[in-house]
Amino acid sequence: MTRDYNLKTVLGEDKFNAIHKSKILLVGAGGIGCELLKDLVLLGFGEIHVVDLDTIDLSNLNRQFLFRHKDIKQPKSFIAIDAVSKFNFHNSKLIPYQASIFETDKFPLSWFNSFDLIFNALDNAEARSYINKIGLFLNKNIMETGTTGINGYVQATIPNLSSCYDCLPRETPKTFPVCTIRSTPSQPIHCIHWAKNVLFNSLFGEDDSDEIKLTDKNIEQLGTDNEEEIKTLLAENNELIELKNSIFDDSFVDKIISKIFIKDIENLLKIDELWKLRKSPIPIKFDQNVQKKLDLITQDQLGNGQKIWSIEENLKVLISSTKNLQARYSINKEIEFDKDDEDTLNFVVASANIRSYIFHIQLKSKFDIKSIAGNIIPAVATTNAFIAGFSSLLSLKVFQNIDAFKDTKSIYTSQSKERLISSGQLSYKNPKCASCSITRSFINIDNSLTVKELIDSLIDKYQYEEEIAISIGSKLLYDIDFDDNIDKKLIDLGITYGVHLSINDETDLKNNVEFYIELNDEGKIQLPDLIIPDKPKPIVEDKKDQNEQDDDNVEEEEEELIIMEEENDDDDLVILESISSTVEKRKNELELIKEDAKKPKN
Ligand SMILES: Nc1ncnc2c1ncn2[C@@H]1O[C@H](COP(=O)(O)OP(=O)(O)OP(=O)(O)O)[C@@H](O)[C@H]1O
Ligand SMILES: [Zn+2]
Repeated sequence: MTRDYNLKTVLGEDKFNAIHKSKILLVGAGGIGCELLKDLVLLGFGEIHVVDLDTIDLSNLNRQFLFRHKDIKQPKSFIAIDAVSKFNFHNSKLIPYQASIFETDKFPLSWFNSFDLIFNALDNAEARSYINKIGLFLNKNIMETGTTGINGYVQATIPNLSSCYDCLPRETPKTFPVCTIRSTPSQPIHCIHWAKNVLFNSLFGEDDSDEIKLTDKNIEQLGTDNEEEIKTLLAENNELIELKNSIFDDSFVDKIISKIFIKDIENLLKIDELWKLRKSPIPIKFDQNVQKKLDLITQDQLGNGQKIWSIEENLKVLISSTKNLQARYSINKEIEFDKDDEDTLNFVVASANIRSYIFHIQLKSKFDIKSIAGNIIPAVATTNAFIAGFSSLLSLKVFQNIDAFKDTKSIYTSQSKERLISSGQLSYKNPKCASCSITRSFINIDNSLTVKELIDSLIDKYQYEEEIAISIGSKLLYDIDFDDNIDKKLIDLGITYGVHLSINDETDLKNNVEFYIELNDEGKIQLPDLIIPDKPKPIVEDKKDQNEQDDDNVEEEEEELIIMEEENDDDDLVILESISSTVEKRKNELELIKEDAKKPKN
């Protein structure tokens, strides 16, 4: 029996051969990428290109199973390919690149176009969104994946049909009202945030960060209208800036303690209003007796990071880490917080805990504060393995399938009590999505030509009225009221290979278009034959009717989902669970899209 026998039996001879002849791209060779590469090689994809910009770190080894200790500092993509070569039973051609996927000279549009399918195994929204747009420019399917701890997802994007990576708004990092952070913390996270973003940055970091630039011009950011509190916070902030001026003094750390943990707290206590319903803070004591206790604390006593330090132990660590940071500051000037930099971490842990102590908040271990301050959710190898497995299996349904939208599912893993894995039909694209609601194509231009020559060609080719605007991202290059650049060369405005150039019809008749710029040096502007659809008209309907109608749609979708799940009982992908949370998720997605659709248009 050959090695191909089982695969041929499962996939069928035709699909097996098609896969064997195909060429695919894997972006990212980290946690998900290592698992996925192993799966893709075992499935026998013909040619697999792997791009990763990074080298291997010690901290990768616990889950990026293709790497060994000897590989530290080596490029991930090369080592990953080396490792899977040992079980490359179907003789896939394996090609590694150590580069960022944004590098347009290495990865031009034509290069992306040569792949049958793209797999994302990335860890950041920017790169995912970039690949998403490439898929939309080229009408190429993308298998998108992501994990955080035990939560993970696989979602295929079928361009211009299913929802794309940018269709749903992404979660923004959690923020806290400035007054909670600065005067009335009530949770450990408030004190950790303060220690890292306010105190550490004011004393050692970049002093133009928004969080420490409190002036009477931006007091509305404080989130309080208590005049006394505002006055106190502004004074406190100015003193903090002054404190930094004594960074080279021997008494610097004493000044920190007496200002931050005593005087500032005494000032806050004077604002009665704040403490009517809250337990008032208690400034720490820092005298000879305390100092004597600190002298007795040994390094061993501080433990390995799991121990919750006493107030004296926190003070001891604050003093020693401040002294180290002072010495480093004299050489480096700015110091950035880094969870793996012991001095910066110790300073933040100790000052956060001392503040917690003052405000009667639970103290935390160094290990816990490191996770919170470094925004770390530990990666779970099993989630990566699950998600990579599903991505490779689902790709078989997406690959060369014109009904991929209908035949494919999204898969989620979560910590739900009922079930760990759930699935749902792909959702339709969001008609308001800034990435997939517009028309996309590519143009080939000589960028030594002028803006005027480009505008004239566009108007002529696509029958625009005179009023069009061109921009790159949020940077406007030209519109009828802003023609300063009209005679400038395109190259001088940053129009180079790979730039995404937006064309907006200011008369609002034609849909917006985004062009991927390709270059020639023959003085030509080559515009594709493109029928630019009309801009969708805003639907003005009775609000109540619209809401009722939308609710009906959600119910219909739920019913449809239930039917699909039942019909798929004998599917080759068996999902062991009920469907309530998927429906909930889909319902949330639809709610978000509905909310967005209700927003007034420009
Ligand atoms: N623009 C990019 N081009 C190429 N590869 C990228 C790009 N952005 C991120 N990556 C790669 O995607 C991979 C994502 O893997 P993963 O989420 O496991 O991150 P990691 O950096 O390996 O781990 P951790 O962040 O937990 O230390 C990384 O190897 C990273 O180098
Ligand atoms: Zn979209």
